[in-house]
Amino acid sequence: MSAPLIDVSDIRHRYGDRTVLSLPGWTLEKGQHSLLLGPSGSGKSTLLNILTGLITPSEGRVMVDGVCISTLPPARRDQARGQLFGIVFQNIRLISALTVRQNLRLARSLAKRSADEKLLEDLIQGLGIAHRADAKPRALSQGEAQRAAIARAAAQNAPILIADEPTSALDRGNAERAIDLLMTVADRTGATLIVATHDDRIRSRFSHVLDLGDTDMTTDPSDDRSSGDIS
Ligand SMILES: Nc1ncnc2c1ncn2[C@@H]1O[C@H](COP(=O)(O)OP(=O)(O)OP(=O)(O)O)[C@@H](O)[C@H]1O
Repeated sequence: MSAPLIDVSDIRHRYGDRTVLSLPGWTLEKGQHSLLLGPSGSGKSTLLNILTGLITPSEGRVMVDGVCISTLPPARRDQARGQLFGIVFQNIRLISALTVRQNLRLARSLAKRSADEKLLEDLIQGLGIAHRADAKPRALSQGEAQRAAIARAAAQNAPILIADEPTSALDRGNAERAIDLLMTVADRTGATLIVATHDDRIRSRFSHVLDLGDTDMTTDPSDDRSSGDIS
């Protein structure tokens, strides 16, 4: 059997003497979809930042596609992040001076992928934003901007697609649609999908859930209670 795409072992993260994340183990296979669930402050962003190499865990190891990202030199780490992860940010972050299509092209080129107008067109069509492809972000509705952000992350063709709180501002119907889109796009590119959220409404959509809310954090770093309920 091949190694998991993501392999987290025994990580803890502390800010000062306060442990905010303690996770004995978490693995994700290629193409698997996972929900990272937990209330505000439970450590979701901390875990995503560790996964993507933006912060180094106080203890433990994270392997992504066979690479221990936190031990790479900074320039290699940035490059690995761009190639391994497509990220849909909560606050969308499209570049306002560029059209939707230009945003997708730029994301692809920053991820060092060769130009692929056909893939971009497929994503634009598939996400229902063809009529807005040449519009600037400020002219988009919230829903269109969100779909453009999903298209941009998918345009990178990264093996891992991360969405940070993609549904928190949406009603139930639109939340379901956003999850459908993310799953469809991830399946189309063969990507592993990680959705981080406090939105319990979408729990049933995922067979693999890492619940950071079942955690009782400790300020004692020597305490080795495990946390993170994987169902
Ligand atoms: N740079 C930092 N310095 C000190 N404490 C921090 C720092 N970043 C986060 N924390 C604390 O760590 C805990 C986990 O924060 P984190 O942002 O990972 O949670 P979260 O689950 O993503 O929350 P939210 O859903 O509100 O974004 C929180 O108590 C937070 O206040």
